[in-house]
Amino acid sequence: MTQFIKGQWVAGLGHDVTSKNPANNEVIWSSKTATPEQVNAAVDAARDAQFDWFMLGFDARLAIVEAYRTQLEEHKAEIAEVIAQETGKPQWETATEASAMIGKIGLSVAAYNKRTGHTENDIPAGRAVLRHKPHGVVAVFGPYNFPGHLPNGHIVPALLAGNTVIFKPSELTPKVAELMLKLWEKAGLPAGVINLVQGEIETGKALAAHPQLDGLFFTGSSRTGHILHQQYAGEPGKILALEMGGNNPLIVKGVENTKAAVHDIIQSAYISSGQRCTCARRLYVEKGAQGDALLEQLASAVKRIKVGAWNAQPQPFMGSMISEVAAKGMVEAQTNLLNLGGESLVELTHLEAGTGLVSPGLIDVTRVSELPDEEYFGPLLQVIRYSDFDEAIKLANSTRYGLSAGLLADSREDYDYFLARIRAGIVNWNKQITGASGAAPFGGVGASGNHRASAFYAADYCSYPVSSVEADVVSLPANLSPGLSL
Ligand SMILES: NC(=O)C1=CN([C@@H]2O[C@H](COP(=O)(O)OP(=O)(O)OC[C@H]3O[C@@H](n4cnc5c(N)ncnc54)[C@H](O)[C@@H]3O)[C@@H](O)[C@H]2O)C=CC1
Ligand SMILES: O=C(O)CCC(=O)N[C@@H](CCC(=O)O)C(=O)O
Repeated sequence: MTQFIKGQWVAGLGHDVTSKNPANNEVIWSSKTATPEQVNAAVDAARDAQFDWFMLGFDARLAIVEAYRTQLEEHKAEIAEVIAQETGKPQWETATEASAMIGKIGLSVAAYNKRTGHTENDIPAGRAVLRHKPHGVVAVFGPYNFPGHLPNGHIVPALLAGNTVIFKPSELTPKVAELMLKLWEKAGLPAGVINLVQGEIETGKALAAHPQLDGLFFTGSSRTGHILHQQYAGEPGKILALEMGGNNPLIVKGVENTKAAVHDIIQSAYISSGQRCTCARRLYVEKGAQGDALLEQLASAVKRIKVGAWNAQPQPFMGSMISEVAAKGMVEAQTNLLNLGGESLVELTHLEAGTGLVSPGLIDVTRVSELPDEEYFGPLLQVIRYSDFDEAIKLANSTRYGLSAGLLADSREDYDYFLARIRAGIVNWNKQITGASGAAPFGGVGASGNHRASAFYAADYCSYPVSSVEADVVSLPANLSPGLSL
């Protein structure tokens, strides 16, 4: 029983699917997908539950969301373990994902109150009131790289605002989704308030196309996000929030502490085996001896990064990629860049057939004249040597994406110059460009998003404002308008 519809666990009626531990290919979950009819049933259930959920009021909704937080706390170790098993990420890292899921509750409540909520102001003979109402029934689409934290980042604010949800997780991480729903069930969420439909693209398509949705909150690839954007063209009444990928630049300029710079570069490019939308993909290093020395230090550190299974002891820095297919895709991306004129500094290799284990790669693509503006979603960092800062910024901006960007430089002046010119939603200085805070908005421009930033600003797309001018009784104004007599 792997679909959760109207408060009941039911079997999928579609075709067989499995989820595998990508570090050893062991099947850890199997089921059948939800059919389009089951997707319809899930949307109907969400619609039936929505008004009552909204009318419960914020405090009652919050009590259930708080009960979910308690469940997350009590099952934190299990959540971290299931995420690690299903994604291949090491346990030290999935423990931080489980903590982020817990932290999301408090942050979402703060955001609800700050960004939406309820305000009143006195006006002559009455008051102006601002309230927010939920959109209604919304679909949440999740990616595989943060299968708990990122869907949670849409679901929690959506529920707090009074929406009901149909959750379609990544087909690569169904077991994490199932565990999340079991915890919501234990928290006492009324039937129909969240529904889970598991499956592949067909399930996603059936859900996204459902006419009864009031909104769709998506975190995933730019390719799928663009398809959804086209699909929602001509539907101004529906809210579409797209959190997509990036081809993120990191520039190094005039850094004294090169060891610290190497650390920030590694944390930016290789954490989660490069499977974060915020990961640095392109590294800009000044031409000359200083740049050569930095690259030498970086290459040496990259070669020493430990890669291993999610539960290996001692823990590796990088776990497995999500699948063997993803690992092979990275080898292919590297071959493509080499064929275009790239020069390998550290070769990315597929470590073990049948698994997603790859070693990190570093490639100098300075001589590639037509560098593909692609997000290679894995641990392969492209190096580009530059002559002056303006050139570096111009190259950094030459992407259709605009999610994250960073500068490692000891001069504040350089940072101000960079900040004014770089085009991205997350811009960091002397800090890694991954690991964004949930207390800040999170989103990108260009092909990275549609100006519906998530994290702290998720509250914004979970409700719409209702402005009212109100008085307790009907009364005549002190002065009638000219030309009126009653
Ligand atoms: N900006 C952000 O906040 C983040 C963006 N990402 C991006 O997500 C990507 C990795 O995640 P994936 O799971 O591979 O993304 P994906 O786009 O392949 O899948 C995301 C979801 O969409 C569904 N889907 C795929 N095609 C569909 C279609 N035609 N119609 C309806 N649904 C469809 C999938 O089944 C899945 O549930 C990377 O590109 C990464 O940069 C990941 C995390 C955060
Ligand atoms: O949503 C939040 O609370 C903050 C955003 C966040 O956690 N970003 C992470 C993951 C992004 C990704 O999936 O690739 C990050 O910046 O590393």
